[in-house]
Amino acid sequence: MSSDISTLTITRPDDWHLHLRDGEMLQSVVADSARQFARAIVMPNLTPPVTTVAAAHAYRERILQALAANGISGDAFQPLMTLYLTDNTSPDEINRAADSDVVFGVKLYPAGATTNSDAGVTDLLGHCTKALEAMQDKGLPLLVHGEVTDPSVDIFDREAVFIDRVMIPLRKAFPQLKVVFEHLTTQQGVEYVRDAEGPVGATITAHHLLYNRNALFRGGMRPHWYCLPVLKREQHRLALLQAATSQSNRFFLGTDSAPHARGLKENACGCAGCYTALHAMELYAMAFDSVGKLDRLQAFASENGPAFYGLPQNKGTLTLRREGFTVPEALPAAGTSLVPLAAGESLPWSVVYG
Ligand SMILES: NC(=O)N[C@@H](CC(=O)O)C(=O)O
Ligand SMILES: [Zn+2]
Ligand SMILES: [Zn+2]
Repeated sequence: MSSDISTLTITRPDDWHLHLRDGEMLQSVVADSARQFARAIVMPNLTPPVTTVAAAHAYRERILQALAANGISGDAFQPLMTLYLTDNTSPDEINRAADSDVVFGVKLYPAGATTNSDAGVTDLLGHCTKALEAMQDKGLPLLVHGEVTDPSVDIFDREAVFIDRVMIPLRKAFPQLKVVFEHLTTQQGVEYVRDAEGPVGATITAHHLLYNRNALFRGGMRPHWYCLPVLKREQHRLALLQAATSQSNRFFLGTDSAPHARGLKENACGCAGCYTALHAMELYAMAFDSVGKLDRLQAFASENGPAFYGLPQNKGTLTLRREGFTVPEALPAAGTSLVPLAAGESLPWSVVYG
């Protein structure tokens, strides 16, 4: 179904869900995002997590330093910082965040749901109502890792169950709270976001648009396809692809690029997270082209996110060309290596770098 267009130029895109890490890994990965995106919402799940505006400021400075060390100016790539919500986040901290010009969202990690989430929230409506009220008042979005952590719930159902147990009660209590359902992975999630009343949006990763759960087991166990929320059945991939390429402005680009050193992925208990910052737009173009919807990429990648966050669109452009891009087998990173998603494969589109 793919079209015969051979080049595509869109407004410069943004990544509304990104893990940049810290220290040496930050130095190694930040240029990949800056090459393709003008801005990114930077996730706060460091160790220790970024729970205060002061910590967000300091982390932002380290990102700007890492950009400079990679020869990238502060104007070329803007990190949009987030706070990590805990049971103890005060409304004062939320107000400081909303009044700052560096924090653009507050991230909810249900305690234990994913990488570095041990300090996360144990009971959202029990412990966080004052903070949520302040966020609603100030228009500061809540960014949600939408999975329950109840070990009795099947891992493939944790997003759908989260909608009933957490999302619906949350939005009933705070109907004007801006909420981003991060890295959406299911048909139930798509239907919820599409139909909900009030200010709700969702990010979708390239890997959830391109792959279903078979990718985890193709010819053996493939740790580099393991992320959370885990890849789902084909029916869910198709629902996500339909949503991303639809006329709805509620769905926008968030890579969830999540670097883990090779040895932590290829491990008896491998970490969750796929590295896609290197070739994010190549992957998204491939997904949109697979259903003949390249004309919808601009809205998804460059318009819907800024509109949701109340930010202007970027001024520059990004051009993709129908020319094979071979994904490297590994990248040097943090004194070790990093294996990008789809390593060694050839993708049909490449970003043209000026
Ligand atoms: N997506 C992942 O599988 N991992 C992310 C955490 C997250 O976004 O849940 C990470 O920080 O490694
Ligand atoms: Zn997450
Ligand atoms: Zn993430």
